[in-house]
Amino acid sequence: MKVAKFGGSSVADANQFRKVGNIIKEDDSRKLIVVSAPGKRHEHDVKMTDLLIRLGNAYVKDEKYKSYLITIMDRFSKIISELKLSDQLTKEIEDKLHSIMTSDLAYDDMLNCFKAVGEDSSAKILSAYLQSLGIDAKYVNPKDAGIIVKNDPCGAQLLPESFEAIYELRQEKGILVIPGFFGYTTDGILATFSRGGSDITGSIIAAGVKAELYENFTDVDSVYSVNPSIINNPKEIKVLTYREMRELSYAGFSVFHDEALIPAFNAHIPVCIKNTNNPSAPGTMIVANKKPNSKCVVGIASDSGFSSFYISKFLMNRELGFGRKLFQILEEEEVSFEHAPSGIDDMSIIIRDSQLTEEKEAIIVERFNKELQADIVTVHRDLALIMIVGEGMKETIGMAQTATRALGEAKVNIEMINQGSSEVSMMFGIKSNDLHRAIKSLYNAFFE
Ligand SMILES: Nc1ncnc2c1ncn2[C@@H]1O[C@H](COP(=O)(O)OP(=O)(O)O)[C@@H](O)[C@H]1O
Ligand SMILES: N[C@@H](CC(=O)OP(=O)(O)O)C(=O)O
Repeated sequence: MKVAKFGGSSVADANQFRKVGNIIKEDDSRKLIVVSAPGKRHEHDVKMTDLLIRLGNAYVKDEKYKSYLITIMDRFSKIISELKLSDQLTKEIEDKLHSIMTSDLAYDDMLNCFKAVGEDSSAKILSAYLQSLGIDAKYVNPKDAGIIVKNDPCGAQLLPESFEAIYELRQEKGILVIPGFFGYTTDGILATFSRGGSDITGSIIAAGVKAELYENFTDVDSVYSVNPSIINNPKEIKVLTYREMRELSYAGFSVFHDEALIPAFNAHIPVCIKNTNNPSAPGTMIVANKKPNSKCVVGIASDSGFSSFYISKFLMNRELGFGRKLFQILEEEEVSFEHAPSGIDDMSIIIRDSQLTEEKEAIIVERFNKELQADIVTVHRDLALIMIVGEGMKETIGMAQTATRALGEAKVNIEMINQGSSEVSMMFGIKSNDLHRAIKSLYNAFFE
């Protein structure tokens, strides 16, 4: 039994739905299907989820929202009519949006309900389309599938008891089409995962039903060794370990959500990234172990939008409780950190920009100065992180040298290096402006 998840690009329009139908027809073992909301049809298009967020925000703030509603409904009704499905489906989606508007839900819960309409409608459309092809298929709501979550502003978290209920889906006849991206709390409140979270639903379902394979269909033939928008035609990756993929996804390989690896990894389910537009391509396999390879670097990921606090204090290393007090300040200010490389007398705390408003920054700097009695506290904005990833990197001599030489040749100043804790990656902090130059030079050094 396989679980197949189709991302936004795979359900962007009626033609993409037809390709999905063919892929499902082609293999009887594809029993559980997870879908995203319609994604971008071209570079400048807007994802359905973003349209729904705009609609939700405008509605709850009492601003003009009708134009968003029209755009959303036009898009769904075009897909539905081109697939020659009943108008009743369009009405059902519109009614759903109106029922959210007239509900007495709290602001955040209402916004989650709006966001979920994208995947919910995709699943309804796909199941109706499969039925129209004579396939025994049905829509299954995540609540009925057993996806029970804890709500969290940064994205819902699955409760482990869900797996038992999900396992029961094995008994169901025919193909089950489940919307990705959301679950329900024990109180029955709808909660969404973080952005890109339909990958998480797919992985949860695959782990729950103990699938033989979790296929993740997207719009590229494989995971590439670097983001294809930075390097033209980069090398394809055939096999990756869970650990490698998690590090790469975390650091910017948006093709697969980093949190989506955990359920599959814990349940030992292999994952295959495949292309809806070219399903015969073998794709990239993500597995627990792979044969050692002399070229141990598999990928170079990067992401911008980071800032760092630099804190220096003479004899920091001897001051009992310094780290605790520092992290307590961050916790009290509700700021989570990404990395914290440290030296004898200094420490850098890397934070995502989304966590750090200018107001927050000023408060934290003041508290670090006052409560930690720091000698120096500075803030560095516009940072980008680069993660060089590969099993066996730690045991291979010369990795750091190759990377630093490549960055040096590209005249990129290294703001921070972190190789300590992860066995499979090495991280560099640089200025965002230098990012493309740095990646090109690193790619040449490790792959050309
Ligand atoms: N290293 C990488 N390998 C492949 N694709 C990548 C990589 N890094 C970023 N991407 C981007 O990820 C996109 C696919 O992910 P996403 O847009 O989330 O797809 P979906 O619509 O299927 O959810 C690709 O089109 C590509 O631009
Ligand atoms: N539609 C949601 C969830 C998702 O996974 O989408 P996609 O498969 O297009 O990345 C989002 O845009 O965040």
